[in-house]
Order: sequence, then C-alpha cells, then structure tokens
Amino acid sequence: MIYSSGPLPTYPLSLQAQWQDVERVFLSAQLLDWLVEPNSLTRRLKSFSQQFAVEVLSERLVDAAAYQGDIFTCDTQQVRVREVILFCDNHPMVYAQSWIPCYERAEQGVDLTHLGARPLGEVIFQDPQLSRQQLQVADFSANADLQALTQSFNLPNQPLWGRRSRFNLTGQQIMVCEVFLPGAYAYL
Ligand SMILES: C=C(O[C@@H]1C=C(C(=O)O)C=C[C@H]1O)C(=O)O
Repeated sequence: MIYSSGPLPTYPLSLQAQWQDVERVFLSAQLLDWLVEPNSLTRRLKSFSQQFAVEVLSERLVDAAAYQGDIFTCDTQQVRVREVILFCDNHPMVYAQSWIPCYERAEQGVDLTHLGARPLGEVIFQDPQLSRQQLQVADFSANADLQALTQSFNLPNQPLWGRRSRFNLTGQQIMVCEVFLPGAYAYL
C-alpha cells in the first residue's frame, strides 16, 4: 500500500515530546478512552473497521544506549526498532514505534523479530504474563518527524496525541509508542 506522497522522514522517527502521566492532562473523554486502552489497540481498531492492515515502515537495530533511558530494566546492547502504520479500511490510523531489546540468549520470550505485517499485539497479548506499565501520553503537535509523516500521507495538520507504555512479557520487556493520526477514531 503506497500512500505516501512527499519527502519521507528518516527512521526511526523522533518520539521527542513532553511525556506526562495521563492523570495530568485534560482531554476529551473520547481521546482519553483511546489513550488509556488497556487491551490490544489492534483488536479495538479491527472492531471499528472492515479491513485492517499493518504497513511496516522500518525495522532496524540501534544501540540500546540511544534508546534505553529509564525504560528497560534489562541490560541489552541493541534494540530492534519497529515502525508501522496501522490502516483501517485503507485509512492510516496509527503510527507505532516499538523497541524490542535484542537478548543474547535467543530463548528469551516470544520471537518478535519476524513479525512482518502481523500485528505485534496479536502476538504479545497471547502471553499470559503480559502486563502494561508506565503508561504516559504526549502531544506530538510540535514533533517535526510526525508532522512530516502526516504530510506524507496528505493528512490535515491537527493536534496529534500519542501514548507509550512498557510491556513486561515472559522473559522480556518491550516499549510501544502509538500516535493517533489525524482522522483516527480517537478524535471523532
Ligand atoms: C501492541 C499492539 O500492537 C499494535 C501493532 C504494532 C505492530 O504491528 O508493530 C505496534 C503497536 C500496536 O499498535 C496492540 O495491538 O495493542
């Protein structure tokens, strides 16, 4: 699905934003409800649409030092950064960036390195030990990379809100950031 019509930003996109606890922001009930969705976003988007698809924008390994910060409690040298667009009925709804630490011991948890167009949520939400922690939200309106991405899809320039959280799975941790694109159900 080629939807972009304009200069594409370089990946990974910057997630530079003022991350806040959700209790500290004043938002519409609708947007808040999507931002704090505790279950799979994939599953919820599928319930709103006839056709759901994942387009992988980029998957690359980066040095953990650039991404680890205070997110992960594990030591890892490299992080796989997966960036996708989630489409509902051919409309780009969500930009997602996931950080998947590369463990030396391959048996660490479920394999998230060969997802392709399979939604990450369809895999991780099958893990009985899954827990979501450190949910934070941010306004991406001032984020140049996300603005370039929305322009590349010819989407209107309007406030962009996103969330990030750390998932603890069996044997591993991942961080997932999701930004609701203009026209997403979260803003309707
Ligand atoms: C974590 C989930 O997986 C979704 C799918 C993703 C992917 O395929 O890379 C990334 C983030 C999510 O929007 C979910 O469904 O909640």
